[in-house]
Amino acid sequence: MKYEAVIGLEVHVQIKTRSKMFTRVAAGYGHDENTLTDPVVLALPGVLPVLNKAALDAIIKAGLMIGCEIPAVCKWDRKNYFYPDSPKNYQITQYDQPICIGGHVEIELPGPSRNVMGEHKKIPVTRIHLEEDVGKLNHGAIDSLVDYNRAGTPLMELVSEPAMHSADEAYAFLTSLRNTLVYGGISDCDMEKGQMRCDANISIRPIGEKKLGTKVELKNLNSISFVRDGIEHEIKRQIAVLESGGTLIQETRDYDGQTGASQSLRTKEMAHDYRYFPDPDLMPVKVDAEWKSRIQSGIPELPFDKQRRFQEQLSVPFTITSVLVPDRDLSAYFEEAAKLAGPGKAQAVGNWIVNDLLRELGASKLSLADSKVKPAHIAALVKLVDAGTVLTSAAREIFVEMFATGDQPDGIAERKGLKAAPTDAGELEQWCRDSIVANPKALAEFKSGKDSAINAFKGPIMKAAKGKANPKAVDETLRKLLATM
Ligand SMILES: Nc1ncnc2c1ncn2[C@@H]1O[C@H](COP(=O)(O)OP(=O)(O)OP(=O)(O)O)[C@@H](O)[C@H]1O
Ligand SMILES: [Mg+2]
Ligand SMILES: [Mg+2]
Repeated sequence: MKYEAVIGLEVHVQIKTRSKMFTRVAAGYGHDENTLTDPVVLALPGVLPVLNKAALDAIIKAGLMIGCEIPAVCKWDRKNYFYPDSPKNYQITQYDQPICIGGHVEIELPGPSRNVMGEHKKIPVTRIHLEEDVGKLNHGAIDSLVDYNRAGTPLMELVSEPAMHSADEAYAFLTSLRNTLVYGGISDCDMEKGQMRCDANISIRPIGEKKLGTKVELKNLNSISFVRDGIEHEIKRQIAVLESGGTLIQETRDYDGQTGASQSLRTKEMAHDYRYFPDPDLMPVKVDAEWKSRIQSGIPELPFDKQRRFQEQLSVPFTITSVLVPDRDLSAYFEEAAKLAGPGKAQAVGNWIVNDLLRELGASKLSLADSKVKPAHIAALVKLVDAGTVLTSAAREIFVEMFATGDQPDGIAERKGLKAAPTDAGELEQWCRDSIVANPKALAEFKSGKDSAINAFKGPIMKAAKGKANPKAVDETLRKLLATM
């Protein structure tokens, strides 16, 4: 039998705020254990939670970026469970009235090759709500120590519809969501630091079947690649169970990204009863039109919209946009350089950034902000090449020097003798004439309308000029002569 996989994701993302969700103590990563705590985080008797408005702003922003509806009122609930990572014995979350409903994440599937853009799809989102993160248990040989630094950090949970059908789609979903949230400044989404975490719900059903199959929830998928591997592994496991005549049970499984194996953590019968109820210490929150429009006005262009604009309006190919666009700062750098370079030069600018600038930054382990090469340098270099003042090969050398010194390209070209020699017009005309006469075939082709035949004359001219002739002057002189022949 042929099966179809059905996948829904639950994604937890830490919101980048200065303080925690319900108290003013700082939120942060990498501090000494239990230094980011206070009576509220530790749930000492008599404390009351106070909402962090910046966290609400961030979630509303995330929701508006992916087209969610923001209901007029959302409320807070207690999810009760007993575990040492939560000193209160409950987590404050949103149960039946979350802050965002609906929306979708646009995804891009892998193309037929790396140079070709793949299919785009919109994956529907069920909801986004806000809750507080829990502490962390550090397991030693004989005991476990608890660190409450993470406890109380604002955490968004985005739940997707069961609408993905392959591990690739889930991978694309997480990549796109991460790019979007980073663009919005909502989170850095660093999975290694636990800023983004994902549970994957997976079921299979015979192709054509409408009813959903029994779902298995995979936990502890701590990189986007592990999510993809884990889902692939789980789909195969489920098919094998059914093919061998077994039945699937609803359970939570733990996937080990290192070994590629999974094991059952708990089944449905053992599922927690969280006894949700409205938190009596927190009022529901009204989100009015003014609040929404204030957030709406600060929303950046989405990554895929930016990519389409670069491709369609600036004629920059996918191979370049796919490198630029995931990085908001790099995209802004590119746009500034393209603007300075003038119309029609965006592709050349993109090439310098994606090939030369990124190579030099990588080799020197510098960040874009540290680069001595600014957008104006790139634009100036593109103009020099375009005017024929320097040849492309010389421009590469200039770039490396520019990166090391931050000097302007024109000065470097001058200093290093890299400018195309100002050729004597009479001499150039003679070389052009010689080259045309030596290649009657190309001449005939050119005259019959094949414009590109002109290129056949250029090699010998450059050779005669020892590579230093101005390509623009060569082209112009050739055309002038050819017009008379
Ligand atoms: N049969 C199914 N096959 C695959 N995915 C499913 C199926 N049924 C539901 N899902 C997905 O499972 C997820 C359920 O997440 P949700 O947070 O609503 O509930 P939960 O996992 O029971 O709760 P908790 O937050 O406590 O883990 C959603 O992403 C949904 O799309
Ligand atoms: Mg959930
Ligand atoms: Mg779940």
